[in-house]
Amino acid sequence: MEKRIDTNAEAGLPAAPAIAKPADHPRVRSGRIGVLLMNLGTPEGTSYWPMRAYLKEFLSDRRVIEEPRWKWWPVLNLIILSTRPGRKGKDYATIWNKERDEGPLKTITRSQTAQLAQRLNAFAGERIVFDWAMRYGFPDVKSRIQHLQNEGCDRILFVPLYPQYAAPTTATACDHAFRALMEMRWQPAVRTVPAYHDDPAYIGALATSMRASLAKLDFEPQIILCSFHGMPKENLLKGDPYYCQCAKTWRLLRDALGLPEERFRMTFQSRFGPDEWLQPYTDETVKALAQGGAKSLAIVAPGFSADCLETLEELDGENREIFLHNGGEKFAYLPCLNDSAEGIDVIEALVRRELMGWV
Ligand SMILES: C=CC1=C(C)c2cc3[nH]c(cc4nc(cc5[nH]c(cc1n2)c(C)c5CCC(=O)O)C(CCC(=O)O)=C4C)c(C)c3C=C
Ligand SMILES: [Fe+2]
Ligand SMILES: [Fe+2]
Repeated sequence: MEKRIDTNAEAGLPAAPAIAKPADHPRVRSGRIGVLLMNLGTPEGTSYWPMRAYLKEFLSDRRVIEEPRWKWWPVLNLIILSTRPGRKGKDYATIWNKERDEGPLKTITRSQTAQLAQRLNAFAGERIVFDWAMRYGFPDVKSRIQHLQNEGCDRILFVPLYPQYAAPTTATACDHAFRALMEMRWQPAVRTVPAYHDDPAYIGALATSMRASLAKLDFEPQIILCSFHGMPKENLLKGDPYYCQCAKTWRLLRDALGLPEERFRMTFQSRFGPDEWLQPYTDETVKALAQGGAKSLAIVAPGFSADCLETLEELDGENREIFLHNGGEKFAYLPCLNDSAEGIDVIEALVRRELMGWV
């Protein structure tokens, strides 16, 4: 057998100089995994300036508004940002969590994170660090990624809480996280959780939650609308899979609940601007149903992982009023999965699956 040479001396080479770490070398922690839940974001307050800052950041995002800058800049800065902050601030005030002085999206995302951490602590203990961030506003993605790295996370799982993929939501959340990584000397390894629009855990949780909400009503709705946040039709034509994923969620949920198409209908809400958005529109459908003689209606919004302005104010507020003012008699809004046990079951299933190989 050949003799192994282990040292420079044995090889007849001069000793290598000792490499000393400088005394001020930053302390580096590693070996942990970060799980970062991400949602859209919400203003810091309901008055003009915080509303304006939030809307400006949101509506300046090229993933949200794809118009060329030279065309969009004057519309946004001279028209939209002079009137919308005041109007939308009043809407936010109707759903504001006054105890914590924040929008419900923040309260719910914080609670989802805490409950997820509690469930998974037994599985991975101190090894996983859980945190949450918002794409627009605070807590911002960059500072939470930095926090996770300071905590010793050299791997991070990004969890955009959008069941259906859309460039204006999922992609911009990931873009933003990647932009933060671009500035880091020592980047963590990263993974992103894919859309879960047809995940059996998600469909099952929605069906269970809807059955429980319906059982609490003192009436059986003639029709249930399955309302998703809208998007310009142009985005669909350019290849965004959002519409098709919404339609699949709707079909799977309809099958899980055993409802016929006439009783469980898909619609799209929150139209913005003059262009055509995905149809049929929720508000027009609600009005037509009431005027056509429907007396009872329920609305559910499976595309939102947490209740927010678009569900609490727009669906439960505006659309309730539209229905009741046009001849409808009974209206119910069925809540999102939020931080319910079923809601956390979904997030836990996604996170456990996507952490495979890391834990
Ligand atoms: C103007 C273009 C917009 C697109 C495209 C869009 C897509 C989109 N949005 C969500 C989820 C949410 N949107 C929310 C609020 C909201 N959305 C837009 C505009 C677009 N959204 C605006 C301007 C606002 C702010 C309120 C307003 O001024 O109308 C929210 C609620 C946030 C909260 O604080 O409660 C959510 C959630 C999805 C899923 C989506 C998909 C295509
Ligand atoms: Fe939106
Ligand atoms: Fe809206």
